[in-house]
Amino acid sequence: MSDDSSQPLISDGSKHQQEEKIPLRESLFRYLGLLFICLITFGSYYIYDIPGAFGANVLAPFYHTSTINYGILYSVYNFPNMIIVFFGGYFIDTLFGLRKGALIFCSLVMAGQIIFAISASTRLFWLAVIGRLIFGLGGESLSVAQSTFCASWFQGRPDINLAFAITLGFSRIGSAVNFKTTPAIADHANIPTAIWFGAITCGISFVSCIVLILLDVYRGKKDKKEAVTNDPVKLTDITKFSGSVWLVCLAVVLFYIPLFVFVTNGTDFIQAKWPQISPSAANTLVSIPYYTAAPSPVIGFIIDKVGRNLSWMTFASVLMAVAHILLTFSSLTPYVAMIIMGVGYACMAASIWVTFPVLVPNIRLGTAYGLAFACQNAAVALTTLIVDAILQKTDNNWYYVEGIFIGCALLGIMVHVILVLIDIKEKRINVPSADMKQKVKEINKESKPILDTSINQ
Ligand SMILES: C[C@H](NC(=O)[C@@H](N)CCCCN)C(=O)O
Repeated sequence: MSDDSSQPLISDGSKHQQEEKIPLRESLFRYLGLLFICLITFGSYYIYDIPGAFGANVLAPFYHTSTINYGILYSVYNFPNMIIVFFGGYFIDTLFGLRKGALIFCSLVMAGQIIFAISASTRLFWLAVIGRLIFGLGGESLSVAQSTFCASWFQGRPDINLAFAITLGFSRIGSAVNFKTTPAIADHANIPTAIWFGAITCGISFVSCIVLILLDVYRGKKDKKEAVTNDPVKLTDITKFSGSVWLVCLAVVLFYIPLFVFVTNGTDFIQAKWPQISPSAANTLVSIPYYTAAPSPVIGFIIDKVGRNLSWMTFASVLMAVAHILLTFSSLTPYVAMIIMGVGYACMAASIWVTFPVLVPNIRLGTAYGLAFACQNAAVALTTLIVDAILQKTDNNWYYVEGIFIGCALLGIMVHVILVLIDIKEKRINVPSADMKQKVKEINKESKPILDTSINQ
């Protein structure tokens, strides 16, 4: 084995980037890859909120079912993903490899949406539930594959935060576009056509996935060093993850509860507190954080320059707490709080996901992202149930619910402070970008390579 091969997953091209200028051709190639990395989840982000774009009052009568059953279209996605997404990430690292895994998950997303569309054409609610379930089997794991692709294509480069932020901005454009196009298509044509249109977006993602795989094969040949390791990934490896990995997972949970659960349920809160705001304006208001995620690449670009991801994450948690405190205790227009929340989301999303490649070697990156997404899904699904129960029991007293959101945000700040204290010693994720990149190289050098290239293919 040559000395050279002892640099798993770190490409020659990226080895000396700190000292050398990256050739334009190389950057163009990475950004071409990034375009397809973005596109693979465009469909899944677009279709996720198709039921939400119609709302229970439209979709339930369409399927001749109750508004309570409507919620099943979301829970069959979220609940299985408390576990499935973890195995999705683990299988990426072990059984499937990144490329095959992405293709399988993309196929599940498309198949699920086609079944959902058939259910709309036949008005069979049980078929809609099956479609959403199959979508869920692939949807979250596809996001794990996307993060893993992004980490491996941009690792060691000075623009990794930007790359992650671009994928998020692009995906969230998918979510936002759905809220506009789905009702518009249904108005001009009908509900099944709007849902079939979702299947087309998944088709675009599927084709993009194939193109990405071809590009990744080319990149593999070019970089020559792909996940070559004699250090097999085991399920029990998660017990060896450092405390910081678990704390970052906790930070994910504590940030995304007051975000995702609020966005899904917040319309009623806005209307209860500001009755003068119309239902459609309230809908737009709560989805402001998703719109503000679109310019998150600008924040990613800045983080690339200054580094110190942990400080950005802490700042984002503070903004989340401020936003919910304003929503709850002030009569200031809710637009201010929602924009603050959106800026917080853009900062968090551009900084937190990039910390995993610094804390976990590449060969376990899928498992780590899977773990984080599984914790996030479990927390969001359980909190949604708790919120529903509290609202029912207290006759829609939103103060209790907001108490949960504020509590999560404040705990999130504490977790970040603990991470900062740990990092003063470890110097991994609250350091300038160049030092962070050096840490990524070091953590990957620790893996011992052999000539088995089956994993990650
Ligand atoms: C980047 C982050 N991703 C997630 O939270 C994933 N769980 C995928 C969510 C897909 C939408 N249902 C994000 O979107 O902020």
